[in-house]
Amino acid sequence: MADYLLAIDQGTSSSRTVVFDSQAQVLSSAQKEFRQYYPQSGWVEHDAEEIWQSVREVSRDALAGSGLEAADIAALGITNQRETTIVWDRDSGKPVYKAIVWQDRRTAAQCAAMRKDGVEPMVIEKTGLRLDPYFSGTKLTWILDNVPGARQQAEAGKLAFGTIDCFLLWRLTNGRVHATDASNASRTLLFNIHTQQWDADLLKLLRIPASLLPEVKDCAADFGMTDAAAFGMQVPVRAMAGDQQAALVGQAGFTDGMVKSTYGTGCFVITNTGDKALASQNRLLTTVAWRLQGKVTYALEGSIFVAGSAMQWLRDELGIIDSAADSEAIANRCGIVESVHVVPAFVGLGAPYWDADARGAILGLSRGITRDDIVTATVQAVAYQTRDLMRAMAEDGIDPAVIRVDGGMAANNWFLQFLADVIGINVERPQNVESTVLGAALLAGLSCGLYSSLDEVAALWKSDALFSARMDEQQRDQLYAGWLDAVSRVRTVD
Ligand SMILES: Nc1ncnc2c1ncn2[C@@H]1O[C@H](COP(=O)(O)OP(=O)(O)O)[C@@H](O)[C@H]1O
Ligand SMILES: O=P(O)(O)OC[C@H](O)CO
Repeated sequence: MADYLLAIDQGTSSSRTVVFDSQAQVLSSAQKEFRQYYPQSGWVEHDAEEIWQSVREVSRDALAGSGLEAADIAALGITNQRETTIVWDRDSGKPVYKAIVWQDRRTAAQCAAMRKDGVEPMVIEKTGLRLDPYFSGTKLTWILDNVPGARQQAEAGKLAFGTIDCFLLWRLTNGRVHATDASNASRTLLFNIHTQQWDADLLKLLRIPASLLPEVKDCAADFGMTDAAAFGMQVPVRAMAGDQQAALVGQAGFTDGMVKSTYGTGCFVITNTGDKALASQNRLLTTVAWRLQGKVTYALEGSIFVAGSAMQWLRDELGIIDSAADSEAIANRCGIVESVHVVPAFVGLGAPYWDADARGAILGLSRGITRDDIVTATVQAVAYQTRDLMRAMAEDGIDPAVIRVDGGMAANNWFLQFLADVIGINVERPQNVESTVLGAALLAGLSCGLYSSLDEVAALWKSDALFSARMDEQQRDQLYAGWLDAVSRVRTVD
């Protein structure tokens, strides 16, 4: 019997595919980075064709590495960087423009103008999101308004819109299925999280023809078979979820109040709020954690745009470390840095500030400041930003005893200890820090009947290390006050 699971994680920096056995153990995996395009300040694009090629390549490599045949795969799950927007031609399958990445700020002025018009409360109420360039809606409007002929073609029903999950599914099924799932739909600014429908008022506000939109399914559902010629293998697609929601599944965050924080390109703290769509008083997002058998579980989310990518900046742009992992040894020998603060607002600030025009800064430089101080201060900034989110969550009544962490940067022990100290909450890392791709596999396993319940899935979660909060409160508050002062210097709005 086929009882292996294949999961694709199409992330911001890389695509990876992993083959799991039914005990959630990794049999093989393959990963490939792809190019980031920065055509203007604050703009970030991907080439959807490069993404598709990378997904095909890593999927083939992962399957070959496992020694299995496609027939051994019970189900495929897809998880993805969210919000990133693609519009393609329904006949040729070709994108009409590059993928506009979630980090892209090009629609900041449009969002500001709409806020001025007073429509934001309606948008927040329906979507749980904010009027920020982060989400897909204004990116889609931008493509329709700026790509020659796109709006007319869209109105004639010739184009399709999708986030990365949806575009991949289209390609995997050779254009047979145009569908997304409720967790990805909930990040578009077009989807009403209460009615679970595309919302006519939002489509009108953003001038988006409904014919562009995909069908919205549960996260564990039948998404069709992959096309052997297009993908190189024929397997059933049985799950789709946004990467941060998939990470909550991978972390077995199935109970109301459980919190996970993922440190990949960005950092995303998500709290399970059960069947309540909790409205934040502190500019956090209300979002769909997952929809299973038609039942929605909601989450409260804090999103930070730059986390692990700050390590890449140290490596690639400043050239002061050789690899992201070097940051750990450097911070270890340097120790906590108090005088310098790095504010990595390269693409503005996300929650709870929502300041699209803010840009980064290094503050507190004196002649004695070294490379090690800058590297350590950059690592520390990711922890301070998490405290910003945890503070906002606490004011919304979320008060966890422990948060579960994952993602590439969760490999860094120094960071995790500093994180626990600065947020004053214990931090726990699972054995498999790739919770995102694991979550996609587990959803696929649930969907195809390999697992019969969330309890069965939760039993597969295993702890690796617990980092206890041990810094005294005075030092913690003093360090954080320095961070707040640094952030206040780059903010452009209150
Ligand atoms: N040991 C480490 N210390 C700090 N950051 C790290 C470490 N290892 C990886 N990273 C960072 O983690 C990120 C990759 O994590 P990943 O979860 O694969 O991201 P994504 O899913 O966004 O592509 C990179 O930005 C990298 O800089
Ligand atoms: O690529 P990641 O893992 O940083 O995740 C990106 C998020 O989904 C953006 O909302």
